[in-house]
Amino acid sequence: GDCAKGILVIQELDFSQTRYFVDHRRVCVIGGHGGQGITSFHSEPRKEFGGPDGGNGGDGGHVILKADQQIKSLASVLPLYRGFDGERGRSKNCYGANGGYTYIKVPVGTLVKEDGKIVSDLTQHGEEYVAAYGGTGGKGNQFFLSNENRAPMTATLGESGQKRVLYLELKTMAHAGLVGFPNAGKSSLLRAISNAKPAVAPYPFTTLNPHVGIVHYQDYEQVAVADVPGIIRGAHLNRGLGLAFLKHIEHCRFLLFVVDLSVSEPWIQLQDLKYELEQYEEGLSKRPHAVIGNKMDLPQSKANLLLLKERVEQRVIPLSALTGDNLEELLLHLRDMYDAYVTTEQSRRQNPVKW
Ligand SMILES: Nc1nc2c(ncn2[C@@H]2O[C@H](COP(=O)(O)OP(=O)(O)OP(=O)(O)O)[C@@H](O)[C@H]2O)c(=O)[nH]1
Ligand SMILES: [Mg+2]
Repeated sequence: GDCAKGILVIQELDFSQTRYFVDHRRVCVIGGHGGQGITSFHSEPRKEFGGPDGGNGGDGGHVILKADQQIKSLASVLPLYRGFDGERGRSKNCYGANGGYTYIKVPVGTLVKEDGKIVSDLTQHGEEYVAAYGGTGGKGNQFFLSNENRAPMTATLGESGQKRVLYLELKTMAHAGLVGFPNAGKSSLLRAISNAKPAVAPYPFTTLNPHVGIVHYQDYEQVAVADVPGIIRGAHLNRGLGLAFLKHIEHCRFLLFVVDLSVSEPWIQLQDLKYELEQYEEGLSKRPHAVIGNKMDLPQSKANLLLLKERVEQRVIPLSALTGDNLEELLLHLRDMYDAYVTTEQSRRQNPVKW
């Protein structure tokens, strides 16, 4: 019931490395170098000549991407990973140890791309993708022993590891995305409903990076809401902060359009926002969404709200991020949208994204 949906506590995610959410990264991965094989001959006291006993080098370690539910953003991924080298072989037919694997933990839902093509899609907790294979170890001279050659001097070097440049992209950045023009009050709203503390200021483009805040409900469900930088007319042509942010929006499961009701003809804002989304990706403006009429505390807003309601089909939630008025309605509706998302995913036999 509604009681269970009451809002308990609210907190901001702590991304230890950065204050903001990172949903794409370029990463260079190099597998470990194979260890070198060696040339050596068996020696024992009083025995002048023994057979070849130079061992093989160990294989270089792989660099492996691993999906981990605990990881929520790509912020902790470094630009370069080099795998562990294999050890060189030793005498007495001792093989060098293989290099251990290097794991890069990434969030569930990470797409891996190379030259613009998708090479992997890590959708399950624990799923792995070998990003760079380690090089094979070299052969020691015992390997070259044959009837023709009883005393081979040859040993080979290890191979170098695979080297690749990959682009990681997070498919889901949050459940809900706040979409609106600069100054509409998106960051103020995120501050009001979560403990996230994105900067708020009376000028456009205050927010330059997305922030994610978590809304906790009493039954322990958590809904992640992203504050995306403002978009403007022509964003799909890369104006303003442009395309990068339309991409963030693409990665949200449902949208909250934030309209500034103190501005005349607020429905134009809504039309423009939907137009930009649609130009960027067909169907994006039709994702499940709600319309939020913000700044209800300002004098012109009441009249504008009535006009807006006449002109849009979907429900409009009037509120004030500043005074906190009517946030409850938004939070309950947010939960309804989240529940609908979970049900849809389950009916498609998909795992809904949990925070
Ligand atoms: N009166 C009033 N002012 C508000 C309300 N919400 C936000 N503001 C003010 O509007 C201005 C912009 O708010 P922000 O939250 O920074 O807006 P934003 O949409 O995040 O802006 P960008 O990050 O630039 O896209 C600030 O001066 C806020 O104090 C509200 O409900 N009422
Ligand atoms: Mg902002």
